[in-house]
Amino acid sequence: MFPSKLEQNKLKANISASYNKLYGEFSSRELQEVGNYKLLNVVGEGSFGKVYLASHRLTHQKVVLKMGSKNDPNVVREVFYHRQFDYIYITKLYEVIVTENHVWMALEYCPGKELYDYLLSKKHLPLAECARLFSQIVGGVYYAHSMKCVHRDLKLENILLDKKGQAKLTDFGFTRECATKGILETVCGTTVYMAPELIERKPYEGYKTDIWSLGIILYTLIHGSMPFEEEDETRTKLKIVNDNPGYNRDLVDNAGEDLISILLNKDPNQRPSLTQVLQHPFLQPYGIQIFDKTDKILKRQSHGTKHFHSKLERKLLKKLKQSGFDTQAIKHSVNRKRCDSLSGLWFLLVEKEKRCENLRHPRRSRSVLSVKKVFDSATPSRRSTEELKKSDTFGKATSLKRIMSRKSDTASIRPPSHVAQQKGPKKVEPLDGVVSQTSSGKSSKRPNLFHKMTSFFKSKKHPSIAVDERPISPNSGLADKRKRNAISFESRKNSPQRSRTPSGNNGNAGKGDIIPQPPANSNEHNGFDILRIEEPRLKKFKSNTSSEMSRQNSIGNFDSELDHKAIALNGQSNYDDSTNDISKTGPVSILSQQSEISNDTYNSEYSTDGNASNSKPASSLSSHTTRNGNGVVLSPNLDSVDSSSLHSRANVRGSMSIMSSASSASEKSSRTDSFYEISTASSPKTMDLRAMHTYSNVDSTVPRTSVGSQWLAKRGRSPVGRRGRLPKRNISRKLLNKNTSAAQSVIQEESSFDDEEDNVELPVVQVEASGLRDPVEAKHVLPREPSSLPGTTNSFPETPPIDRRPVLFDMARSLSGSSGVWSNNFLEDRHSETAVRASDAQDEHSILGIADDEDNSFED
Ligand SMILES: Nc1ncnc2c1ncn2[C@@H]1O[C@H](COP(=O)(O)OP(=O)(O)OP(=O)(O)O)[C@@H](O)[C@H]1O
Repeated sequence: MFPSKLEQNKLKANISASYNKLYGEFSSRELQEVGNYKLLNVVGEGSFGKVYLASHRLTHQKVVLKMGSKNDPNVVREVFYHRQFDYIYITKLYEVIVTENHVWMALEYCPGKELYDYLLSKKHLPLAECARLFSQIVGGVYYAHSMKCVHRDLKLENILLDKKGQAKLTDFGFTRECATKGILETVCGTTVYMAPELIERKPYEGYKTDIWSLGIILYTLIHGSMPFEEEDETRTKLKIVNDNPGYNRDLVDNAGEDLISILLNKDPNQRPSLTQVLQHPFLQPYGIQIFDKTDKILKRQSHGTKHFHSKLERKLLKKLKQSGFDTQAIKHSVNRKRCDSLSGLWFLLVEKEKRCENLRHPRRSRSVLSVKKVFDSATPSRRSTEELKKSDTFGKATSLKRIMSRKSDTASIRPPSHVAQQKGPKKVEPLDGVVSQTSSGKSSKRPNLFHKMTSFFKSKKHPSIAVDERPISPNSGLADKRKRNAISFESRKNSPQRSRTPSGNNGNAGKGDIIPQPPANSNEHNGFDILRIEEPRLKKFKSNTSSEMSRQNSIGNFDSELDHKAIALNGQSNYDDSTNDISKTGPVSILSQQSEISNDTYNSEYSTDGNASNSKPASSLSSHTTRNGNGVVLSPNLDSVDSSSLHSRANVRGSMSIMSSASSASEKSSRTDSFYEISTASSPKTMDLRAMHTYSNVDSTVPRTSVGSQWLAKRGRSPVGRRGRLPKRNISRKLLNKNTSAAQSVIQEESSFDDEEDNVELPVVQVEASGLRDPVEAKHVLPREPSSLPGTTNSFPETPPIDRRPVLFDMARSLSGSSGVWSNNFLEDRHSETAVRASDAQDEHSILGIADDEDNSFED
């Protein structure tokens, strides 16, 4: 029967509503989904675009989606290297989605954000926490170095904190491999983290510059300020080259100072290897643990026993098979590091399974933790006694006998005696962030279980001690984010150091302070803190542009002629300086437009063909008069720090990465490399930049972002963004006939192996097993010769003399077919090594005692 008029109208309305809804979705400017991911909210902003928190539709796992331009070689570089890494202290890249214009990276979500922000909120970190976090950072770098990759932009902003508070290395946009080239020329990184040899525009060993940056990071974590940092960038550079850092003896102990000083050795050859760093007393016990675990992981990965071997993974694979999934395809994707939807699904499923497993079978350590948590909350400052009485958990889990019989976490990771012997504020309590401030402003151990219990019972007796209501002024909620970041908890009685507050009035509330109202009966031990807002000491470096690098050229070499040339050429180019808009021309045109600038400024400095250098020698640095102007960063506020000490005048600032146009011909030639393949929506050809553009052999000096510093300014993300530095990032592929490194690990060149049978498992990393030491032995032998270990190429102190004759490097390179040559030779090497290895693999596997169900991850 034909529907009535009313029904017809209803139907019409329904159809048009759903049509409009669909149309609305299509035409919506707001992205809601990318691939299998549902966008939830923005968690950050990268140089190119927003960074989203997203949820995987099938597994409901949270990831971060970072967008990049498809035309940006840096993005290709980042993906290419990042996907090779599978390590606990490096953010995991699950999947890469290529759309028409963009590349989306699905990354492990690190809710702790950047280490920079964390440090900012803490002012400076207790030594124990520094040791823990720094060991993890070094672990990440050690892993990358063992894979023959250098990061080249290590800084606080590129270290994220995951939900467990573990440090994770990220942002591999400047990374390059060093398997084919030991000595690099391209100046890249962030000025304040740059090694002197980079500042001086000397050819440099990538590993060693990373080690320097680690020294800067450690110094900054401990001091809350940077070792070499001035208002003027030129002065900063002068300091880096000429000065030694100053140490605040209230904050750093002997071991810490020793480690910083060897990391920040001006002579790159005198810097320690990462093996030595991890074994340094300051980092114990974390360093050794991480070293051992990392070596295990590297060995396992080198044998291709990385995936599908654990019990959990096998079970999961079986389930997927039963559900009709093509498990062969999944295996293929994962083993080839394709970073496509299949491998993304796999990794996220594995993570989900692991989490479920942990929930089903909590480890013993977890129960200890939960007991600890109860007692944490039993401390008066956290929960009221009434709440605790009601707490079921407390009633069930904390019989005195049981608790006292448990070994506390603290005991299990007691610092070495040398650390324990330190006096006062240098005492180390190696639990995560557990060093509290006493009323004297000094770090002190957080109370152990016994103390917590005592204070709990005390608080029952004298409930007035419970200071649940921290005296925060009513306007504290209105404090803007900057100030909130700068909130520091200070003890009631300020220490001499802490009394140097911005107001400098020794306890009187200064401008911006929240007026403290300590309870009358508070005492030193009840954990009462005064919430104080100060002018932040830490400052993010505002954008430092690559054009500035060009204009400033090498430190001490402000050649006005070059400067003018660069500016003139900038004027010629289509690049609109005033608007920072390069979108009209795109990176390719910029590249070609900028070629002369590059040649004039950087390339001649140390090009591999031996051109005369434009740069003045390093020795001129000390006598050079500095110049204001380009790259000037506003002076940080220097309140709350001791003006007499060198270090306290410096402040951490957000830092902008730079890649100079100083590429040598060899690095430039790498633009023609064609080994990138991202197997997702786009064909490899789409990603093959050579197919899209013919790059000139030059680097750009296009500014990446505008200059101008503000307190807590986020790194500049001008419209230029990454694209500004886009043309500056090049990589070199070059075959070295001899490999001086003890470790033989190299990055997998996927294109070289793509045609092989699925079941032929070539190791992703090849690590010379003989070079690896017995992990047990490691615990007893300190320090150890590093040269035989992975990641210790040319390592201190047995660094083989570096052949700096540039012409040799050129000889091995074919500009047109470099990647082919590289791949072929490399392939041969690999085949021969694989053959030898195959016979040893089984033995080594059993020697290592790698359990089948062991996974790669580990917890500290
Ligand atoms: N895995 C992650 N988990 C949580 N937040 C993240 C993650 N990755 C990035 N972010 C957030 O996004 C911001 C920008 O990311 P990121 O620095 O990697 O972008 P970028 O384009 O590389 O920027 P830049 O080139 O300036 O370093 C970070 O500051 C951080 O807050």
